[in-house]
Amino acid sequence: MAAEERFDLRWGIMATGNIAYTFTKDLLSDPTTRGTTNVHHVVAAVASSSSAEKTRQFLDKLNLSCAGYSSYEELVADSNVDAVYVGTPHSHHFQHVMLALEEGKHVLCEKPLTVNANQAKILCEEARKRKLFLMEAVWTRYLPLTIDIVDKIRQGTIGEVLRVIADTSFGDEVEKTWGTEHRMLNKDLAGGALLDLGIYSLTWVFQCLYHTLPESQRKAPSAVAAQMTLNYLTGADEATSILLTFPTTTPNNVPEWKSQAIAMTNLRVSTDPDGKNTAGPAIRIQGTKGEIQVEGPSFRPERYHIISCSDGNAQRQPCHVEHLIPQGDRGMYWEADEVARCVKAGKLSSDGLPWDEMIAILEVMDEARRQGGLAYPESIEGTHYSAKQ
Ligand SMILES: NC(=O)C1=CN([C@@H]2O[C@H](COP(=O)(O)OP(=O)(O)OC[C@H]3O[C@@H](n4cnc5c(N)ncnc54)[C@H](OP(=O)(O)O)[C@@H]3O)[C@@H](O)[C@H]2O)C=CC1
Ligand SMILES: O=C1OC[C@@H](O)[C@H](O)[C@H]1O
Repeated sequence: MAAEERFDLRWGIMATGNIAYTFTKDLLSDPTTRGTTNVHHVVAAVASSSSAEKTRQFLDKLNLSCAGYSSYEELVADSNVDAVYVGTPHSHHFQHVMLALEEGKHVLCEKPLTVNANQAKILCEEARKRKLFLMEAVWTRYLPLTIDIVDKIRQGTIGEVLRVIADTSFGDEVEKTWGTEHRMLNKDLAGGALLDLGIYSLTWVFQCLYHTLPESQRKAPSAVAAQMTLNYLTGADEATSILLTFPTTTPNNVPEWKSQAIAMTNLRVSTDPDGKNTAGPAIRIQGTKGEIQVEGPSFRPERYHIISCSDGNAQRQPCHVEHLIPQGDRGMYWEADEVARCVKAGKLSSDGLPWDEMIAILEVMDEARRQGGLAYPESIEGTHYSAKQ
């Protein structure tokens, strides 16, 4: 059989901040070292909106000699760019993704895709209309370990999943670590623990109770109850807990069961205070035949255990996934590989995170913010696109 032809995706990097650097560094890693042979990544251009000097420093740090711009407009106009990676603050995702789509570029945008579900719906519609690929960069979904867990749930390894508990909490001295200006708690950048970290807890909840079902059976939660603690200085949430109920379709059509979930995030207490997982798993996926326990951090887990229960006996088995993330890499190339494969195949969305699921998660976050009293400025929440922002 002839080998599949390699596809090169040419990336434009929008922003030169912390995660744009990490993502680009991962892009430059040789795909064959992780067993990826059918796609390859080319960094074609980088742009900073603030200065040409920042772009130059970014390129120098990564030893890159591609095009460098001092505006996002120039980046999206570059005909050598196929796909744009958006690494700007939450507040600007709607505007920046639209800018790229309008110029005919495929887009991978950092999480959350937008501040609210309405903005996301508009972007998806735009991508659909223009036949462009669009994906929220929830990289966790594309890690081999995550895919392995989702497969195990689908195979029924722990039976019917009836409860998921997921935590993504940092345990920081908030005033010192984040202050009031950093994007983590700055309302003008749509900061807050929920949009920044809670999205990972919700990702696990949805992966287990929604994504694992056949498409026709996926249903949004029937109940959402949330509590938020708003930071006394900025008003963004520093802690959020959400209880969710999902309708569950049982295999034998017995009257409908319900699954419950708790998604948590907290900046002042930690999922893993000693960094050794002594406090227990970040994620517990509890089924009728056993439980999967995932060690944190939830966004980049490296180990999990399966506890199988039968006839009153429980067995704990550690699970190891080959690959995983070579030393020094972050592991963001798995999501980049997915983008390249999808673009190659002419797909508009990734099966790993279909648009309807992404929107359902954003709707839960909208509802949690409504209940918790967290609204961002209208200029950020709005759906008016202005090319100049
Ligand atoms: N997947 C993951 O693991 C992570 C994801 N993230 C996500 O990435 C995004 C960016 O986070 P991060 O890189 O940490 O943030 P940074 O503040 O480090 O970088 C953001 C960059 O966005 C650009 N930018 C454009 N407009 C603005 C503006 N008005 N204010 C500030 N910056 C602006 C700037 O780049 P320039 O001046 O070059 O234009 C800036 O450097 C967020 O969506 C966050 O949730 C963050 C951390 C980890
Ligand atoms: O997305 C994220 O994942 C990793 C965290 O360190 C970071 O703060 C967050 O934005």
